[in-house]
Amino acid sequence: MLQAIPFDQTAAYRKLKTHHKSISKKHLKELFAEDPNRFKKFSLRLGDIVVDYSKNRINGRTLAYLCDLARECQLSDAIEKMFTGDKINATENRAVLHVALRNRSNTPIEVDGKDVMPDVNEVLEKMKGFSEKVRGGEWKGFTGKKITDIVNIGIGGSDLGPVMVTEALKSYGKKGLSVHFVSNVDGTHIAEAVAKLNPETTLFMIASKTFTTQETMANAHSARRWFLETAKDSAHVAKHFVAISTNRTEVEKFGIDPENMFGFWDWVGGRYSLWSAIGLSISCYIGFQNFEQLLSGAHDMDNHFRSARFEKNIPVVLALLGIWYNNFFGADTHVILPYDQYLHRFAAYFQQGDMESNGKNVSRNGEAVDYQTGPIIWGEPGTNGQHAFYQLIHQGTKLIPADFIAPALSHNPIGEHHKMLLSNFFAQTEALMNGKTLDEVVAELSGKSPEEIAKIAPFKVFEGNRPTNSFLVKKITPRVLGSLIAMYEHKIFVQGVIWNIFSFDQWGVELGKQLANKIYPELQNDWPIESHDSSTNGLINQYKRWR
Ligand SMILES: O=P(O)(O)OC[C@H]1O[C@H](O)[C@@H](O)[C@@H](O)[C@@H]1O
Repeated sequence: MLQAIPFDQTAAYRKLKTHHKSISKKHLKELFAEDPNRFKKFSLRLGDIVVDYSKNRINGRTLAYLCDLARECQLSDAIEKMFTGDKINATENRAVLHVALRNRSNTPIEVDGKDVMPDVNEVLEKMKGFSEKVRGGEWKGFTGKKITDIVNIGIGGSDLGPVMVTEALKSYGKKGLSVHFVSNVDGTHIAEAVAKLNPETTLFMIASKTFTTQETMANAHSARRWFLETAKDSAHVAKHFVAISTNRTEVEKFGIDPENMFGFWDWVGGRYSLWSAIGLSISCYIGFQNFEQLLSGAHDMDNHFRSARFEKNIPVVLALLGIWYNNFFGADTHVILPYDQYLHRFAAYFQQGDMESNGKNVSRNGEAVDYQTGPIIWGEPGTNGQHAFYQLIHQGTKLIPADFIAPALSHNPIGEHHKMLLSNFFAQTEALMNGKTLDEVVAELSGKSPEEIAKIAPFKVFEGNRPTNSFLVKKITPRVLGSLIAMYEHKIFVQGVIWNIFSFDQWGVELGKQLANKIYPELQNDWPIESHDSSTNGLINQYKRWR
């Protein structure tokens, strides 16, 4: 179990409180004017990723105090514990080893005295063989045709990672092979997904760590029914259904041949599982070599995270900046803004990654925390967001720290598009920082009468001073993407350590599941219900009258 350090009782926290009083009065423009080396001082680089965090409301002292805070919270020790298989997911008594899944150096990592790497490598080999067969057309459907469509059925961590990555790396996708994702228990999702598919050439991947998740099992059964309407003989299921799970017994019960099961282990958290067999749809779509590149990119970030000193450690610095806004400036949310259409599910992916990990109000000691923990994560690709919600970021009353992500090179260099996109990327962080003063507004309005100027000017003033991080990458390659994902994963980990919460369980998901399981049988007949509160009864009874 990780050591419990009351984060808000550390010496560094007290120093930061005092320091915040003075620096929060400063405008970012002043900070830049004071220090011409700000970019050099406050930017980091790893491979093809440049992280510019200079447009944050910090100076050298802030960073030093924040790093002290990390030290006081024994972050180094926590990092080592994760990398060496300590059971840091204490409420489930599990190790947390997504880093082992991409441990390309293959150095042994032990859980309960057993090196996990041989098992990891064995599953990777199996994924490789399978991906090659599917891509090469060797894996045939029941009428001897090659696979043209893969449908991944899973939800949460068994869906969001593969969706996000296959979208992000679409330009690496195999022509003639499409991937589809079904997650929602709403029948519309599976109905729409299979509507245009041919059962003879469709392969279903049933992805579920537990293989008991209601949504996934319902969709899997419907998929099998749909398939058997054409195939008739259940012996054909073996050619069209594979399972990705830790639960062999349930996989067999469903009727999937264990030969067609890709395993993983309880030390892989759902929202950290795209690196495991859960990434099978990714590997089939972009090819195993590219999947390995994704793993390598993550491994690059893992090595950096484990070895770089805090001041130069990208995930650590990002985590500390998040804490700075969350706990000292009172920011409730954090927005992720990729200037890359392929990354359109990136923010959605980290909604689960971050909010399911750090949405906790009980400390590792079992006591209620009296400080803020995980932020609300949201975001959409630029420039769409600019024409939707940026107004509030620029001129609203809330402070919203923002991450801007953009590639220097586009996969689709059409005309002037990419230069236009990037000019928006560069302009927005500058505008958020500088804002627009009343003097500037008045100068812009020259020619108008003083009355007109006085009337309109207040609305055109931008305070600025809005903090941003910029991530400029060379190109969204599998390797770069792997590093970016791992970067956010470790940021979340660091924040959990400092907030002294358990980042790798998700008990909060359970209540809704339990209640839904209680109500489900009540919907089986038309009798009015009286067993709930008046609101829930009223809604259920109206539903029964209407259906
Ligand atoms: O892979 P499974 O077991 O189907 O779980 C799917 C999801 O279920 C719950 O919502 C949570 O536990 C998530 O973390 C998980 O990703």
